[in-house]
Amino acid sequence: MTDLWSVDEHLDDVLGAVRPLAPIELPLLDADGCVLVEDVPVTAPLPPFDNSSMDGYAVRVADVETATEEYPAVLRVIGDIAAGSGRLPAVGPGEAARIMTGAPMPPGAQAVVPVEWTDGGTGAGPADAMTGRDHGPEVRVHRPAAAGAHIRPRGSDAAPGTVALAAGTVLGAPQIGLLAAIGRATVPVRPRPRVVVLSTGSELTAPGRPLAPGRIHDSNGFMLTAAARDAGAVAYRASAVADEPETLRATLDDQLGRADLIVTSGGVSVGAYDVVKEALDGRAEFRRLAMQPGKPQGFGLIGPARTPLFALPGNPVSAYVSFELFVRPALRAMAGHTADALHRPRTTARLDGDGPVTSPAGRRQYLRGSHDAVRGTVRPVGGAGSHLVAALARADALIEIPETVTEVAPGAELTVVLLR
Ligand SMILES: Nc1nc2c(c(=O)[nH]1)N[C@H]1C(S)=C(S)[C@@H](COP(=O)(O)OP(=O)(O)OC[C@H]3O[C@@H](n4cnc5c(N)ncnc54)[C@H](O)[C@@H]3O)O[C@H]1N2
Ligand code: MOO
Repeated sequence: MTDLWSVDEHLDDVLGAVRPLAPIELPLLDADGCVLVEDVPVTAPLPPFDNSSMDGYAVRVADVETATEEYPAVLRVIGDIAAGSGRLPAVGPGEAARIMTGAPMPPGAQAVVPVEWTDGGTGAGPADAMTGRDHGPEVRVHRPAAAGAHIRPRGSDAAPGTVALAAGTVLGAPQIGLLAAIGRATVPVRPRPRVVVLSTGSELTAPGRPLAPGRIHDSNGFMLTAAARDAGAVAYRASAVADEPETLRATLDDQLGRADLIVTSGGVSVGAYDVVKEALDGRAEFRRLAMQPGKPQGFGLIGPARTPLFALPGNPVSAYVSFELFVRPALRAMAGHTADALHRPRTTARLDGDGPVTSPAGRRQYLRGSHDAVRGTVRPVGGAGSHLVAALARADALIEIPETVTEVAPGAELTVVLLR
């Protein structure tokens, strides 16, 4: 019996072998979820001009200094300034300009009084909205306004010469909004890795097709493609390949050109038809890990571009757990995420359940679990069998049982990998 590799050794080897993808300039929406590779400077002030934060009237402070509802300041309305206005009337003493939220401040004005602090030009009591386009000739202002009141100064959000977003930032909706606001149409980022997922096994039939005797549906292909997308990749599922090394070799060579990373499942154990092992003999290394599920693993850098290839075990739970522990961090490293952001979050939780759980000596076990964040507990879902896809679908966590532990009693603290 050959020595087993530890989970950590395998992960170190995998992460030591993959490299971040070369950066490319992408349009903003294509860069969503990607990691920025350069600082993005602010080149023009944001907002670009002083503008109003309220619908109301642009006024001179001295004109409204003593204004009350009983003794309003009566100002001559000289015009209307909508957001986007290019021509601005100058506001002189005793004058006001109607102004809308986001509209540029006109010369001469020092503050904005919201329409609710005026009669809105109606001559009646306090207004609750601006009237239509036909404004009255004058407005009664009921309250004073300090200089700068309800004005958003030019450059107050982002000033030229500062950094809008630093290299290493992961772009999400607010960051993309900022980039658009400062006028950037494209940004240099690491692209999403392109992943091809390939199932192997002569027993596999695509979902939607009836099953002939002895056959099963290809669930790994769909599950792993979804997992790769969840990890931030652009992933495609190739049609399942039968247990013929030549066909698999040809399919892999064909897919290499369109993939930054390849994931296969099945055919890595000790069976007579372990096709991946046979097809990749000498091109990938096959190991047995001190882990359950996920004992047999293959990994290599193949083809002219030395494309990372993960040959995962065929049992569905083994394939999924292996993906989460090894492929997901590799994909995130390729996408430029930092070491602290490669893995699923982990926490500790107390084991909940009717009795103890057992684990084989010398193997790190990952049981499927249901995590209760409020109570700080985790409960096993289904058994340890690596074919149990229904239980996997009900789980939201992996319960990690260390290599040295063979039995865990309810109430014991364990590490939990959070899957959602
Ligand atoms: N004599 C031994 N037998 C096995 C060992 C061992 O050490 N000695 N290891 C077991 C472990 S652990 C695992 S894990 C599996 C790994 O086997 P393979 O990677 O070679 O996978 P297959 O034999 O092709 O399939 C295993 C199992 O999974 C089902 N499968 C495969 N692909 C898919 C798919 N795309 N969708 C759904 N289900 C799939 C397949 O039908 C088998 O039931 O080997 C153990 N055996
Ligand atoms: O290690 Mo296998 O991956 O348990 O089922």
